[in-house]
Amino acid sequence: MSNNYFKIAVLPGDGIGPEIISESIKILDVIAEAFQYKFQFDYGLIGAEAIFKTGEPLPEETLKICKESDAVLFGAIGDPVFDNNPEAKVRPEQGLLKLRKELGLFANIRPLQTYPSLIEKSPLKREIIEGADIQIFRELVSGIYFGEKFTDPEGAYAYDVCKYNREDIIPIAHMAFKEAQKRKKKLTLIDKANVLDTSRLWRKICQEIAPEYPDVQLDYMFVDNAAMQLILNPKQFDVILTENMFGDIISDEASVIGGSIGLLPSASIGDKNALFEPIHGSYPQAKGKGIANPVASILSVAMMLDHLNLKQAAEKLRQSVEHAIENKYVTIDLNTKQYYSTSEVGSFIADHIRYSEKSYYNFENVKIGKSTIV
Ligand SMILES: NC(=O)c1ccc[n+]([C@@H]2O[C@H](COP(=O)([O-])OP(=O)(O)OC[C@H]3O[C@@H](n4cnc5c(N)ncnc54)[C@H](O)[C@@H]3O)[C@@H](O)[C@H]2O)c1
Ligand SMILES: CC(C)[C@H](C(=O)O)[C@@H](O)C(=O)O
Ligand SMILES: [Mg+2]
Repeated sequence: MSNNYFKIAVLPGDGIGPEIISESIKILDVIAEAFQYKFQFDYGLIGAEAIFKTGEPLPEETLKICKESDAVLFGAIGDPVFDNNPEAKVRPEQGLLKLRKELGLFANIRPLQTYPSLIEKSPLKREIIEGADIQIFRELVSGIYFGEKFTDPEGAYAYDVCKYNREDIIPIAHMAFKEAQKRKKKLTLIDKANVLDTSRLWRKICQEIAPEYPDVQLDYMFVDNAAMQLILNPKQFDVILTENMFGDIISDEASVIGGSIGLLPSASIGDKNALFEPIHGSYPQAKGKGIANPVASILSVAMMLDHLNLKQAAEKLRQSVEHAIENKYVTIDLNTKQYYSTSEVGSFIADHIRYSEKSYYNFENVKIGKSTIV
Protein backbone atom coordinates (compact mmCIF):
# COMPACT_ATOMS: atom_id res chain seq x y z
CA MET A 1 0.00 0.00 0.00
CA SER A 2 1.52 3.31 -1.03
CA ASN A 3 0.57 6.13 1.28
CA ASN A 4 -1.89 7.75 -1.10
CA TYR A 5 -3.68 4.67 -2.45
CA PHE A 6 -6.41 3.03 -0.37
CA LYS A 7 -8.74 0.09 -0.88
CA ILE A 8 -12.12 0.85 0.62
CA ALA A 9 -14.74 -1.89 0.96
CA VAL A 10 -18.15 -0.27 0.55
CA LEU A 11 -21.22 -2.02 1.97
CA PRO A 12 -24.32 0.15 1.42
CA GLY A 13 -26.79 -2.42 2.86
CA ASP A 14 -30.50 -1.79 3.30
CA GLY A 15 -33.06 0.99 3.70
CA ILE A 16 -31.36 4.39 3.66
CA GLY A 17 -27.92 2.70 3.58
CA PRO A 18 -27.40 3.17 -0.19
CA GLU A 19 -28.55 6.82 -0.09
CA ILE A 20 -26.23 7.90 2.68
CA ILE A 21 -23.32 5.89 1.29
CA SER A 22 -23.70 7.66 -2.10
CA GLU A 23 -23.10 10.94 -0.31
CA SER A 24 -20.04 9.57 1.46
CA ILE A 25 -18.63 8.37 -1.85
CA LYS A 26 -19.33 11.81 -3.35
CA ILE A 27 -17.26 13.29 -0.52
CA LEU A 28 -14.43 10.78 -0.95
CA ASP A 29 -14.28 11.51 -4.68
CA VAL A 30 -13.81 15.21 -3.95
CA ILE A 31 -11.24 14.49 -1.25
CA ALA A 32 -9.32 12.24 -3.64
CA GLU A 33 -9.22 15.06 -6.17
CA ALA A 34 -8.37 17.83 -3.73
CA PHE A 35 -5.70 15.96 -1.78
CA GLN A 36 -4.36 13.77 -4.60
CA TYR A 37 -5.32 10.43 -3.05
CA LYS A 38 -6.68 7.41 -4.85
CA PHE A 39 -9.50 5.41 -3.34
CA GLN A 40 -10.46 2.09 -4.89
CA PHE A 41 -14.06 1.26 -3.98
CA ASP A 42 -14.96 -2.44 -3.79
CA TYR A 43 -18.69 -2.90 -3.27
CA GLY A 44 -20.17 -5.82 -1.34
CA LEU A 45 -23.60 -7.18 -0.46
CA ILE A 46 -24.73 -7.40 3.16
CA GLY A 47 -27.94 -7.58 5.20
CA ALA A 48 -31.42 -8.08 3.77
CA GLU A 49 -30.25 -7.19 0.27
CA ALA A 50 -27.67 -9.99 0.47
CA ILE A 51 -30.24 -12.46 1.84
CA PHE A 52 -32.64 -11.68 -1.01
CA LYS A 53 -29.88 -12.09 -3.63
CA THR A 54 -27.75 -14.91 -2.18
CA GLY A 55 -29.57 -16.41 0.81
CA GLU A 56 -26.73 -15.26 3.12
CA PRO A 57 -26.59 -12.05 5.21
CA LEU A 58 -22.79 -11.93 4.79
CA PRO A 59 -21.67 -13.64 1.57
CA GLU A 60 -18.07 -14.97 1.52
CA GLU A 61 -17.20 -12.55 -1.26
CA THR A 62 -18.16 -9.58 0.91
CA LEU A 63 -16.06 -10.84 3.82
CA LYS A 64 -13.10 -11.30 1.47
CA ILE A 65 -13.39 -7.75 0.13
CA CYS A 66 -13.50 -6.42 3.69
CA LYS A 67 -10.53 -8.46 4.90
CA GLU A 68 -8.45 -7.20 1.98
CA SER A 69 -9.44 -3.56 2.46
CA ASP A 70 -7.67 -0.73 4.22
CA ALA A 71 -11.05 0.26 5.66
CA VAL A 72 -14.71 -0.72 5.41
CA LEU A 73 -17.40 1.90 4.84
CA PHE A 74 -20.71 0.54 6.03
CA GLY A 75 -24.19 2.01 5.50
CA ALA A 76 -26.93 0.26 7.47
CA ILE A 77 -28.79 -3.05 7.48
CA GLY A 78 -32.24 -4.21 8.54
CA ASP A 79 -35.63 -4.67 6.93
CA PRO A 80 -39.18 -4.79 8.35
CA VAL A 81 -39.72 -8.15 6.59
CA PHE A 82 -37.35 -9.65 9.16
CA ASP A 83 -38.04 -7.27 12.07
CA ASN A 84 -41.70 -8.27 12.01
CA ASN A 85 -41.08 -12.02 11.78
CA PRO A 86 -39.68 -13.51 15.01
CA GLU A 87 -39.55 -16.95 13.34
CA ALA A 88 -37.00 -15.85 10.70
CA LYS A 89 -33.81 -17.86 11.22
CA VAL A 90 -31.67 -15.94 8.75
CA ARG A 91 -31.64 -12.23 9.58
CA PRO A 92 -29.88 -9.13 8.17
CA GLU A 93 -28.32 -8.19 11.52
CA GLN A 94 -26.46 -11.52 11.58
CA GLY A 95 -24.45 -10.20 8.63
CA LEU A 96 -23.19 -7.17 10.54
CA LEU A 97 -22.52 -9.15 13.73
CA LYS A 98 -20.57 -11.81 11.83
CA LEU A 99 -18.60 -9.13 10.01
CA ARG A 100 -17.66 -7.44 13.31
CA LYS A 101 -16.60 -10.79 14.78
CA GLU A 102 -14.68 -12.01 11.72
CA LEU A 103 -12.80 -8.71 11.47
CA GLY A 104 -12.16 -8.65 15.23
CA LEU A 105 -13.61 -5.16 15.60
CA PHE A 106 -13.51 -5.10 19.38
CA ALA A 107 -13.77 -1.35 19.97
CA ASN A 108 -16.65 0.74 18.73
CA ILE A 109 -15.99 4.43 19.25
CA ARG A 110 -19.02 6.73 19.16
CA PRO A 111 -18.25 10.43 19.56
CA LEU A 112 -20.96 12.87 20.53
CA GLN A 113 -20.75 16.63 20.26
CA THR A 114 -23.14 19.55 20.07
CA TYR A 115 -23.22 22.22 17.36
CA PRO A 116 -24.04 25.82 18.40
CA SER A 117 -26.68 26.25 15.70
CA LEU A 118 -28.43 23.00 16.62
CA ILE A 119 -28.74 23.55 20.35
CA GLU A 120 -32.41 24.48 20.02
CA LYS A 121 -33.08 21.32 17.99
CA SER A 122 -32.56 19.05 20.96
CA PRO A 123 -35.57 18.56 23.21
CA LEU A 124 -33.14 19.12 26.10
CA LYS A 125 -32.47 22.59 27.51
CA ARG A 126 -29.58 24.71 26.21
CA GLU A 127 -27.83 24.98 29.60
CA ILE A 128 -27.87 21.19 29.95
CA ILE A 129 -26.40 20.27 26.57
CA GLU A 130 -24.31 23.22 25.40
CA GLY A 131 -20.68 22.10 25.22
CA ALA A 132 -21.37 18.40 25.85
CA ASP A 133 -18.57 16.34 24.31
CA ILE A 134 -18.47 12.60 24.98
CA GLN A 135 -16.59 9.64 23.52
CA ILE A 136 -18.33 6.32 24.05
CA PHE A 137 -16.14 3.21 23.90
CA ARG A 138 -18.47 0.26 23.33
CA GLU A 139 -17.10 -3.30 23.38
CA LEU A 140 -18.32 -4.82 20.11
CA VAL A 141 -17.55 -8.53 19.71
CA SER A 142 -18.51 -10.19 23.01
CA GLY A 143 -21.14 -10.11 25.72
CA ILE A 144 -24.77 -11.06 25.27
CA TYR A 145 -24.67 -10.46 21.51
CA PHE A 146 -22.22 -13.32 21.02
CA GLY A 147 -22.92 -15.71 23.91
CA GLU A 148 -24.68 -19.05 23.57
CA LYS A 149 -28.31 -18.65 22.56
CA PHE A 150 -31.20 -21.04 22.38
CA THR A 151 -34.91 -21.06 21.64
CA ASP A 152 -36.97 -24.01 22.83
CA PRO A 153 -38.64 -25.49 19.71
CA GLU A 154 -41.97 -25.47 21.57
CA GLY A 155 -41.50 -21.76 22.22
CA ALA A 156 -41.63 -22.19 26.00
CA TYR A 157 -38.32 -20.48 26.75
CA ALA A 158 -35.24 -18.95 25.20
CA TYR A 159 -31.93 -17.64 26.49
CA ASP A 160 -28.96 -15.49 25.50
CA VAL A 161 -25.83 -15.86 27.59
CA CYS A 162 -23.73 -12.82 28.49
CA LYS A 163 -20.11 -13.89 28.85
CA TYR A 164 -16.92 -11.84 29.04
CA ASN A 165 -13.32 -13.06 29.18
CA ARG A 166 -10.52 -10.90 30.59
CA GLU A 167 -9.03 -10.70 27.09
CA ASP A 168 -12.27 -9.19 25.77
CA ILE A 169 -12.09 -6.33 28.25
CA ILE A 170 -8.39 -5.46 28.60
CA PRO A 171 -7.69 -4.05 25.09
CA ILE A 172 -10.71 -1.75 24.94
CA ALA A 173 -10.13 -0.63 28.53
CA HIS A 174 -6.60 0.47 27.60
CA MET A 175 -7.93 2.29 24.55
CA ALA A 176 -10.47 4.14 26.65
CA PHE A 177 -7.90 5.11 29.31
CA LYS A 178 -5.54 6.38 26.59
CA GLU A 179 -8.32 8.43 25.01
CA ALA A 180 -9.19 9.93 28.40
CA GLN A 181 -5.55 10.96 28.81
CA LYS A 182 -5.83 12.99 25.60
CA ARG A 183 -9.05 14.65 26.76
CA LYS A 184 -10.39 15.74 30.15
CA LYS A 185 -8.83 12.74 31.90
CA LYS A 186 -12.09 11.31 33.15
CA LEU A 187 -13.23 7.76 32.40
CA THR A 188 -16.64 6.45 33.44
CA LEU A 189 -17.23 2.72 33.37
CA ILE A 190 -20.95 2.11 32.89
CA ASP A 191 -22.11 -1.28 34.11
CA LYS A 192 -24.57 -3.17 36.29
CA ALA A 193 -22.06 -4.40 38.88
CA ASN A 194 -24.71 -4.45 41.61
CA VAL A 195 -26.32 -7.40 39.78
CA LEU A 196 -24.13 -8.90 37.05
CA ASP A 197 -20.97 -10.99 37.45
CA THR A 198 -19.77 -9.83 34.04
CA SER A 199 -20.00 -6.21 35.22
CA ARG A 200 -17.97 -7.02 38.34
CA LEU A 201 -15.29 -8.51 36.07
CA TRP A 202 -15.26 -5.25 34.07
CA ARG A 203 -14.79 -3.25 37.32
CA LYS A 204 -12.04 -5.53 38.58
CA ILE A 205 -10.08 -5.29 35.35
CA CYS A 206 -10.48 -1.52 35.13
CA GLN A 207 -9.24 -1.23 38.73
CA GLU A 208 -6.21 -3.35 37.83
CA ILE A 209 -5.42 -1.20 34.81
CA ALA A 210 -6.08 2.19 36.40
CA PRO A 211 -2.65 2.54 38.12
CA GLU A 212 -1.06 2.59 34.63
CA TYR A 213 -2.98 5.81 33.99
CA PRO A 214 -2.53 7.77 37.23
CA ASP A 215 -3.64 11.03 35.59
CA VAL A 216 -7.05 9.57 34.66
CA GLN A 217 -9.92 9.69 37.14
CA LEU A 218 -11.84 6.40 36.91
CA ASP A 219 -15.50 6.57 37.94
CA TYR A 220 -18.22 3.93 37.90
CA MET A 221 -21.89 4.34 37.22
CA PHE A 222 -24.72 1.82 37.10
CA VAL A 223 -26.34 1.76 33.70
CA ASP A 224 -29.83 2.63 34.93
CA ASN A 225 -28.52 5.75 36.64
CA ALA A 226 -26.30 6.49 33.61
CA ALA A 227 -29.36 6.45 31.34
CA MET A 228 -30.79 9.22 33.50
CA GLN A 229 -27.53 11.16 34.06
CA LEU A 230 -26.82 11.28 30.32
CA ILE A 231 -29.79 13.51 29.66
CA LEU A 232 -29.87 15.18 33.09
CA ASN A 233 -26.24 16.32 33.07
CA PRO A 234 -24.31 15.08 29.99
CA LYS A 235 -21.41 17.46 30.63
CA GLN A 236 -20.29 15.34 33.60
CA PHE A 237 -19.06 12.71 31.07
CA ASP A 238 -15.80 12.71 29.14
CA VAL A 239 -14.94 9.16 28.02
CA ILE A 240 -17.43 6.36 28.66
CA LEU A 241 -16.42 2.70 28.63
CA THR A 242 -19.06 0.04 28.52
CA GLU A 243 -20.03 -3.43 27.35
CA ASN A 244 -21.72 -4.31 24.10
CA MET A 245 -25.44 -4.01 24.82
CA PHE A 246 -25.27 -1.10 27.26
CA GLY A 247 -23.18 0.79 24.68
CA ASP A 248 -25.76 0.15 21.98
CA ILE A 249 -28.56 1.54 24.11
CA ILE A 250 -26.91 4.53 25.73
CA SER A 251 -25.42 5.77 22.44
CA ASP A 252 -28.86 6.06 20.79
CA GLU A 253 -30.01 7.87 23.90
CA ALA A 254 -26.99 10.18 23.81
CA SER A 255 -27.81 11.17 20.22
CA VAL A 256 -30.73 13.22 21.56
CA ILE A 257 -28.18 15.60 23.08
CA GLY A 258 -26.76 16.42 19.64
CA GLY A 259 -30.19 16.99 18.07
CA SER A 260 -30.49 13.93 15.79
CA ILE A 261 -29.24 10.38 15.55
CA GLY A 262 -28.53 11.27 11.93
CA LEU A 263 -25.41 13.11 13.13
CA LEU A 264 -23.60 10.36 15.02
CA PRO A 265 -20.74 8.47 13.36
CA SER A 266 -18.72 5.56 14.64
CA ALA A 267 -15.43 3.74 14.14
CA SER A 268 -15.12 0.02 14.83
CA ILE A 269 -11.47 -0.85 15.35
CA GLY A 270 -9.68 -4.19 15.39
CA ASP A 271 -6.03 -5.22 15.28
CA LYS A 272 -6.06 -5.71 11.50
CA ASN A 273 -9.26 -4.16 10.18
CA ALA A 274 -11.48 -1.15 10.74
CA LEU A 275 -15.06 -0.34 9.81
CA PHE A 276 -16.85 3.00 9.78
CA GLU A 277 -20.60 3.38 10.07
CA PRO A 278 -23.30 5.67 11.44
CA ILE A 279 -24.76 4.57 14.75
CA HIS A 280 -28.28 4.67 13.31
CA GLY A 281 -30.05 1.90 11.44
CA SER A 282 -31.65 1.46 8.03
CA TYR A 283 -34.59 3.82 8.87
CA PRO A 284 -36.85 1.88 6.45
CA GLN A 285 -39.64 4.47 6.60
CA ALA A 286 -37.33 6.94 4.84
CA LYS A 287 -35.98 4.61 2.15
CA GLY A 288 -35.87 6.29 -1.27
CA LYS A 289 -37.40 9.54 -0.03
CA GLY A 290 -34.20 11.58 0.05
CA ILE A 291 -34.88 12.75 3.62
CA ALA A 292 -32.24 10.79 5.54
CA ASN A 293 -29.49 12.83 7.15
CA PRO A 294 -26.19 11.81 5.48
CA VAL A 295 -23.99 13.52 8.11
CA ALA A 296 -23.54 10.47 10.37
CA SER A 297 -22.15 8.56 7.40
CA ILE A 298 -20.07 11.53 6.22
CA LEU A 299 -18.57 12.00 9.70
CA SER A 300 -17.84 8.26 9.72
CA VAL A 301 -15.75 8.99 6.61
CA ALA A 302 -13.89 11.64 8.65
CA MET A 303 -13.13 8.98 11.27
CA MET A 304 -11.97 6.68 8.47
CA LEU A 305 -9.63 9.39 7.11
CA ASP A 306 -8.17 9.83 10.60
CA HIS A 307 -7.64 6.09 10.80
CA LEU A 308 -5.85 6.11 7.43
CA ASN A 309 -3.71 8.94 8.80
CA LEU A 310 -5.14 11.45 6.33
CA LYS A 311 -5.55 13.99 9.11
CA GLN A 312 -5.65 17.11 6.94
CA ALA A 313 -8.46 15.71 4.82
CA ALA A 314 -10.35 14.59 7.92
CA GLU A 315 -10.05 18.06 9.40
CA LYS A 316 -11.23 19.69 6.18
CA LEU A 317 -14.20 17.34 6.03
CA ARG A 318 -15.22 18.13 9.61
CA GLN A 319 -14.93 21.85 8.94
CA SER A 320 -17.13 21.45 5.87
CA VAL A 321 -19.78 19.55 7.84
CA GLU A 322 -19.73 22.31 10.48
CA HIS A 323 -20.01 24.90 7.74
CA ALA A 324 -23.14 23.18 6.36
CA ILE A 325 -24.70 22.90 9.81
CA GLU A 326 -23.87 26.49 10.81
CA ASN A 327 -25.38 27.68 7.51
CA LYS A 328 -28.52 25.65 8.25
CA TYR A 329 -27.93 23.43 5.25
CA VAL A 330 -29.55 20.44 6.95
CA THR A 331 -32.08 17.66 6.38
CA ILE A 332 -35.62 17.66 7.74
CA ASP A 333 -34.72 15.92 11.02
CA LEU A 334 -32.89 19.12 12.00
CA ASN A 335 -35.19 21.74 10.54
CA THR A 336 -38.77 21.02 9.55
CA LYS A 337 -39.31 24.52 8.09
CA GLN A 338 -36.31 24.90 5.83
CA TYR A 339 -34.61 21.70 4.81
CA TYR A 340 -32.61 20.10 2.03
CA SER A 341 -32.51 16.60 0.59
CA THR A 342 -29.95 13.95 1.47
CA SER A 343 -28.09 14.58 -1.77
CA GLU A 344 -28.28 18.39 -1.53
CA VAL A 345 -26.64 18.27 1.90
CA GLY A 346 -23.97 15.87 0.60
CA SER A 347 -23.28 18.11 -2.41
CA PHE A 348 -23.08 21.22 -0.25
CA ILE A 349 -20.44 19.61 1.94
CA ALA A 350 -18.57 18.23 -1.10
CA ASP A 351 -18.59 21.66 -2.76
CA HIS A 352 -17.24 23.30 0.35
CA ILE A 353 -14.31 20.88 0.39
CA ARG A 354 -13.76 21.35 -3.34
CA TYR A 355 -13.76 25.14 -3.34
CA SER A 356 -12.08 25.83 -0.04
CA GLU A 357 -9.17 23.43 -0.39
CA LYS A 358 -6.72 26.16 -1.34
CA SER A 359 -3.79 23.81 -1.93
CA TYR A 360 -5.69 22.52 -4.96
CA TYR A 361 -8.01 25.35 -5.98
CA ASN A 362 -6.18 28.56 -5.49
CA PHE A 363 -8.96 31.02 -4.77
CA GLU A 364 -10.26 32.52 -1.60
CA ASN A 365 -13.96 33.32 -1.66
CA VAL A 366 -16.36 31.23 -3.66
CA LYS A 367 -20.10 31.60 -3.39
CA ILE A 368 -22.21 28.49 -3.10
CA GLY A 369 -25.88 29.21 -2.79
CA LYS A 370 -26.31 31.74 0.00
CA SER A 371 -23.10 30.87 1.81
CA THR A 372 -19.63 32.31 1.41
CA ILE A 373 -16.83 29.85 1.70
CA VAL A 374 -13.99 31.14 3.82
N1 LIG B 1 -25.84 -0.56 12.23
C1 LIG B 1 -26.98 -0.85 11.65
O1 LIG B 1 -27.02 -1.15 10.46
C2 LIG B 1 -28.27 -0.75 12.42
C3 LIG B 1 -28.36 0.03 13.58
C4 LIG B 1 -29.59 0.13 14.22
C5 LIG B 1 -30.69 -0.51 13.71
N2 LIG B 1 -30.56 -1.28 12.58
C6 LIG B 1 -31.72 -1.88 11.93
O2 LIG B 1 -32.43 -0.81 11.29
C7 LIG B 1 -33.83 -1.16 11.22
C8 LIG B 1 -34.64 -0.01 11.80
O3 LIG B 1 -34.37 0.10 13.18
P1 LIG B 1 -34.85 1.29 14.11
O4 LIG B 1 -36.05 1.94 13.50
O5 LIG B 1 -34.92 0.78 15.47
O6 LIG B 1 -33.60 2.31 14.12
P2 LIG B 1 -33.15 3.41 13.06
O7 LIG B 1 -31.88 3.98 13.59
O8 LIG B 1 -33.11 2.87 11.69
O9 LIG B 1 -34.27 4.55 13.11
C9 LIG B 1 -34.81 5.05 14.32
C10 LIG B 1 -35.25 6.49 14.10
O10 LIG B 1 -34.08 7.31 14.04
C11 LIG B 1 -34.23 8.34 13.09
N3 LIG B 1 -33.15 8.20 12.10
C12 LIG B 1 -32.34 7.14 11.90
N4 LIG B 1 -31.44 7.40 10.95
C13 LIG B 1 -31.66 8.67 10.54
C14 LIG B 1 -31.04 9.52 9.57
N5 LIG B 1 -29.97 9.15 8.85
N6 LIG B 1 -31.56 10.74 9.39
C15 LIG B 1 -32.60 11.16 10.11
N7 LIG B 1 -33.23 10.42 11.05
C16 LIG B 1 -32.75 9.17 11.26
C17 LIG B 1 -35.61 8.19 12.50
O11 LIG B 1 -36.48 9.04 13.22
C18 LIG B 1 -35.96 6.76 12.78
O12 LIG B 1 -37.34 6.57 12.89
C19 LIG B 1 -33.96 -2.47 12.00
O13 LIG B 1 -34.02 -3.52 11.08
C20 LIG B 1 -32.71 -2.55 12.83
O14 LIG B 1 -32.31 -3.86 13.14
C21 LIG B 1 -29.39 -1.39 11.93
C1 LIG C 1 -28.23 -3.73 14.00
C2 LIG C 1 -27.66 -4.09 15.32
C3 LIG C 1 -27.07 -5.45 15.25
C4 LIG C 1 -26.63 -3.06 15.80
C5 LIG C 1 -26.18 -3.40 17.22
O1 LIG C 1 -27.02 -3.68 18.09
O2 LIG C 1 -24.97 -3.37 17.44
C6 LIG C 1 -27.07 -1.61 15.82
O3 LIG C 1 -28.08 -1.34 16.71
C7 LIG C 1 -25.87 -0.72 16.07
O4 LIG C 1 -25.93 0.08 17.01
O5 LIG C 1 -24.90 -0.80 15.34
MG1 LIG D 1 -27.76 0.40 17.85
